[in-house]
Amino acid sequence: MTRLPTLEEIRRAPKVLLHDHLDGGLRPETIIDLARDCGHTLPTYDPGELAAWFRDAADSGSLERYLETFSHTVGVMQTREGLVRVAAECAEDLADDGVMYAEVRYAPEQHTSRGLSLDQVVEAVLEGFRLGSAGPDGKPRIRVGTLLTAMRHQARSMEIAELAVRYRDLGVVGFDIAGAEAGYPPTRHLDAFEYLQRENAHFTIHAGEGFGLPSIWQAIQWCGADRLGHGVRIIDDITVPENGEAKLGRLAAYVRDKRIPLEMCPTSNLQTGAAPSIAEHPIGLLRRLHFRVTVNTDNRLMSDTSLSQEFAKLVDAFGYDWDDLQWFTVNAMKSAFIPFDERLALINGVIKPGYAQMKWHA
Ligand SMILES: O=c1[nH]cnc2c1ncn2[C@H]1C[C@H](O)[C@@H](CO)O1
Ligand SMILES: [Zn+2]
Repeated sequence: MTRLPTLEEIRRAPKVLLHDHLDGGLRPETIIDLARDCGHTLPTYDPGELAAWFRDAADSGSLERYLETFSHTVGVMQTREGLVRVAAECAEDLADDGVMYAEVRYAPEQHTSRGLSLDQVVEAVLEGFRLGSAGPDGKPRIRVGTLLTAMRHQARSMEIAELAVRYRDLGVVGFDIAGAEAGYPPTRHLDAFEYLQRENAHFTIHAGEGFGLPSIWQAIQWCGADRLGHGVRIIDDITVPENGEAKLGRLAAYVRDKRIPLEMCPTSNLQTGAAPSIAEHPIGLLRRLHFRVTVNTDNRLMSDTSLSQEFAKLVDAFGYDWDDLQWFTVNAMKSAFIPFDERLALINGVIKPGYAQMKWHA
């Protein structure tokens, strides 16, 4: 039997990350530094204890309670210097984990409480990604695209959609909505999605995480989402008889037939109660049924994780080998919001040779 990939090996393999929140991935030391600078009060000022506090507080079984922890990260991301630093460290941390392409998202409207304009927020984050992506020789170690998120309980989605279009040639590659899902259907923001479609712009929608099929259906059939953030609850439209073939309802069949990418975030789903365990996570069935599944981190700080660790947990639970990990990675690259020729060049020039090397050494 061939040996399964180890965490160390997975770290060295080229990876693609489509769903990672900037305000969910800060280094604990940075939160403490920035909190001291701006007078924000934290639950503790010890980096180890703070890391544990985020993990435990986010481990609540409810999306709403999970989201409360962001007050401490968003709270210290209100100045240009703070945003540049957080974005630069994010790019460094992802590159250190072997991520070669990432789309990192955040909500600009949450970073204006100390007087920054939306444009200033976007420019600071772009500058941070530029600085953090460069290796010691000045050549980029990672490519980072930005997704601008609008908060679904607020009413600023049109403004944020316009901001995404304004910065589309400067590093912003798409748009998203996030926040509590129950009670805030994506159709609340239909005007923003219709505007983005008229502008030929890309967007993903958090759907099917804290709420079920109606949210996924609206995101795709009313709003025209290119991808689904999480989408785990699509499982509610699939029945698997004891000894028979899985049967897909019309929505699940549509998602699979149209190759709609699912941005799955296993550990985050355990924390918010969207899945009971990694072994029982719908990703196992969805991968078997050839949905376009991708693997993501969501919030590295709150979930105490990295993309390599998410892969390692899946290897452990489902016995995935290098072919499976390459399949997830190619799926993610195919689903990225950058131009087709650039995606293809990365698949053929980086991902396939990278995994061939990993398999050779296995
Ligand atoms: O998994 C999530 N579901 C819904 N909203 C989320 C999730 N993770 C983070 N967010 C929210 C909290 C952040 O402040 C916001 C922008 O990144 O997005
Ligand atoms: Zn998310």
